[in-house]
Parts: sequence; C-alpha cells; structure tokens
Amino acid sequence: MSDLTGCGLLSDPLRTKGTAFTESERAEHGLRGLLPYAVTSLDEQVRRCWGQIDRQSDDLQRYVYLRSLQDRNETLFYAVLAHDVARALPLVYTPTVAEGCRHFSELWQRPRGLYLSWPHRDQLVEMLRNRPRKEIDVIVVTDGQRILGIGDQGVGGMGIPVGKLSLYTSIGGIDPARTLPILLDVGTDNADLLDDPFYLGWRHHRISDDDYFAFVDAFVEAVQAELPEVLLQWEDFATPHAAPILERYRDRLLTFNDDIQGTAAVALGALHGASKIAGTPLKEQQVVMVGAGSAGIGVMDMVRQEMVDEGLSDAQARARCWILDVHGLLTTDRDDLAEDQRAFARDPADVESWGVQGNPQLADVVEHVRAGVLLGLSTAKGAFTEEIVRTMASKVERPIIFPLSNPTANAEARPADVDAWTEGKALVATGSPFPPLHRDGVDIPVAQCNNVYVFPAVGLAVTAARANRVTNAMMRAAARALGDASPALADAKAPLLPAWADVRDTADDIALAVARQAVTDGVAPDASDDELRTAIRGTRWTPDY
Ligand SMILES: O=C([O-])CC(=O)C(=O)O
Ligand SMILES: [Mg+2]
Repeated sequence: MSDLTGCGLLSDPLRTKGTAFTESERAEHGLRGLLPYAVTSLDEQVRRCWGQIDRQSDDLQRYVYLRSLQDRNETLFYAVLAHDVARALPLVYTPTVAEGCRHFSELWQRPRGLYLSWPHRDQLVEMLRNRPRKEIDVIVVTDGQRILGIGDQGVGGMGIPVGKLSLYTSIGGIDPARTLPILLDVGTDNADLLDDPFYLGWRHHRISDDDYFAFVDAFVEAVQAELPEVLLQWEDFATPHAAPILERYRDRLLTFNDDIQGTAAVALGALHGASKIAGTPLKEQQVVMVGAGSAGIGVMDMVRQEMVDEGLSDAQARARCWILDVHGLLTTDRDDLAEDQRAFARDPADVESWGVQGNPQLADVVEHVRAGVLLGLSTAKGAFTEEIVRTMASKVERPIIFPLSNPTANAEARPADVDAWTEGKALVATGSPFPPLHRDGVDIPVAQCNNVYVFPAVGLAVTAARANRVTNAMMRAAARALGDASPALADAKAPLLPAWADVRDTADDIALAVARQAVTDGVAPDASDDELRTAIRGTRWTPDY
C-alpha cells in the first residue's frame, strides 16, 4: 500500500479499491466516513459495473463509461474486462474505439498519457520526464493520421494508444502502471476537426514531411535517452510514413509497427492453421495477393520469409507469390511500382504463354496458376467474384480465401458467399467482423485477423525475456504459435483463430515462442524454456486488490 491517505488514496486509480477497502484499511488510511458503510468484494464490484454497462444507451456510451472507470479504478476496470472479454473487447477496442476517436474532443474528461505537440518540439525531453510514472515497459504511439479505417483524427487518435494498451494489460498482462500512450500532435488535415470549436489538438494543418521526420527523430532520441529499454509500438501512421519510420528505427531500438507487422503475423498465423488443414505446406502453395499497399506487401513478405524458413530459396519463394494492384499483376516491365512492390514484380516471360493482352488480371491469374491461397488487402469490395472463387475451388481441394480488407463494407467477398460457392470447402478468415457461417445447422464463427492476437503477446515476450529488438523471425514465431492454436485443427467446424475468450491463454503460448526466438536471434539474454516460462508468469499482472 502507498503512503497516500484519505481522498488522495481514493482518487488514485492505481491504488484505490473504492468500496472494497476493508474496515481495517479504512481505519489505517484515513478513509473512515469517506465511503458508505458496506464493504464489497471485487467480484461484487465487477457485477455492479456490468449492470451499469448494460444500462448505457449504446456502445459509445458503454465506451465512455469504461474509459471513465479506467481513470477511476484500474484494477476494477481490468477485472471487468476479464469477466467477459468477448463482450468487453468490442467496447474498449475495435469497432467502438473508432467512435471514441471521432468524438474525442467532445467526450473529453480526464488526461491520460502524453500529448507531444509540434509547437513544443523543443521541450520533448521535459514532456517525457513529466510522464505520470517513471518505469515504463510499453509505449504505443500514434500521430492520428490513419486511424483504423476512418482516416485523420488528429489529437482524437489518442483513443487508439489508450485502447491498445488496455489490451496489452488485459491480454498480455503488462502492468498498467508500466504502460504509456503517446500522441504526436503534428496537426490535422481533417477539415471538420479544424473547424470544430471543441477541437483539443493543435489547430493547424499537418506539417511538411521534412519537419515531420525531424520531429519523429527528436521524439525517438528523447525516448532512447529517457527509457532506453522500452518497447515502442507505432500505430496507425499513414502509409507514406509507416514503413519509412519502421525501417529507420527497427535496428536501433526495441520497436515494431503493429499495422504492418502485427497484422501480417496474424494473417500468417491464420494461414498456418489453414495450410495444415488443407494438408499443403505454405512452400507448396501458389499465393495470390490482391492489394499492393504497405499492408499487402507486408503480409506477402512475411509469407515469402516463411517459405524460405520452410526450405525454399528466395527465388523459389518469390516464384510462388503473385501480387496484383488496381492495374493488374505487378510485372517488371511496369514503371509505376515502388521499391517494395518491385521486389515482388513478375518477369513478363512468366506469363507470356497465357496469351493475355495487357496486364493479367485476377481472373487470368487464377485461370493459369493453381492458386491455393487468395488474400485480399485491396479495399476493392467484391473483387473475389463467384467465377474467381469457383475457378480456384475447381483446382484445389481446400482453397484458402482471406478477404482481409477493412471495414466490413470493403471486404473482397462475404464469407457466406465464399462458403456457398465452394460447398463449404474454402478455409476463410477476414479482416473485419462478419456474422457466423451456418453449416449443417451449426453456427461457425468467422476468424477475424486482428492484430490483437499478436501485439499483447509480443509485449509480454519482450518484457519477460528482456529483449532489445523485435526481429522478423520473432513475428513469424508469433504467427506459427498462433497457427498452432487454431481451433480448426481439432474440429473442422471451428474457426481458424481462437475465440476472443481464449485469446489471453493463447498469448502465453505465443509469448513463449516469441521469447524463445528472441534468445535464438541473440536479442535477449540466454534463457531456457523453463526460465522463459517462469519469467512470463512472473511478468503477468492480474487485476486483484
Ligand atoms: O485496431 C485494430 O482493430 C486493427 C488495427 O490496428 C487497425 O485497423 O489499424
Ligand atoms: Mg492500427
């Protein structure tokens, strides 16, 4: 217990127990008279809170309620989440958190985390030193420019680091006192926000790229000086900034980009489970990706690395990868490709025999390539047509089809359609939530490839193993461990990824795999599996008084 007493103790969210303070604690800490007579248990408090959640009029109100509970009593907040993860997750995280970001300034109640604004760029170290608590294991930082699928939210983007860190704690077991959400406020190009009288951010257009990268550099330098061992997670940065930032810092500090690497690891994890069920290892699959943005390339690059891990040469692996953008197949004779796209471009000679005029399109690729895996990160709604899906299903026994684009309305196909067109043979996972499939009178949930399956476990792993880098192999280890946890391996009617209710247990297995890989890669001190298991258990914080 702390040296705080009376109202100070009651209003410290990390230390208060509210009505659960016992008689003797009330006497000892000057709380007598400050609370009603009854002493309640944590369990009773949790049930009371769920009653209050039920009484709210809609999910945004439930989000607001939970956020204010978090600011009032963190132990109780996390006990409430643990009581019903499946119900709580969509309220504190995707999709409701999107509304929380959109209405951030109107809904403002209390500060949390750090707001580092461009006009204060000369005081970055001072601001970091003002952090509420000194010892930090995980920072999640955003600049609010590409929030989920809802674009530039300026300072409202802070909802995302807050939400992600709630999951670092509830799923990954990171002590909430050792987490720090950060918002880099470099302006906003969202006209509605610039006009909003309540807008709480720096009311200014986003700064130039030169100023921006210099600011990010100064921020990283300040973090390295103040918190040299912290895990720094980049979240919801716009595509032109996300990959360059990751490349610039990944070899210099303990860092990763959740949208690029986390999402790719989850897609690869689902692919792992699916390949096992299909009975064809990834290295024997032809993999087609529709979408050549940083997310699509990120997933394909992880697939390529995995094929190499499975024994292929780099060239053999690339020969199994087919990426298409709006213009069709990426080929080396195109002059509109970025460097990371060019690395996957096919030699026109590979497709000459198809006799296609112009760039081959998706229908041509599935016609001429025995594609076992079709992935979509294109936001091209309906791109996986009935004809394309049926062609695939005519060539392989168990086609693996993942329409991963967000939000739901942008998906390349609806799981129910893919299921019907393939007579239930397709192995399906999506990016956004979809209703369950109905098969033989049974409801089968559709696996949703959200990075929440991986980032909390990565945080737990690097904290427990004291890793100093996040390597690509660690992210692939996370994917494999997630794939091994696929419920569909044991039950053909089960989804490809674990249920939300089981995601906390899965995180322990993923964390062990990631920690082991960190040791193998020489980025964490040597430790046996038993030692790593003990460290993971010891790192886990659980909500209890
Ligand atoms: O937050 C989520 O649900 C997934 C994610 O990172 C994003 O869409 O940017
Ligand atoms: Mg994100």
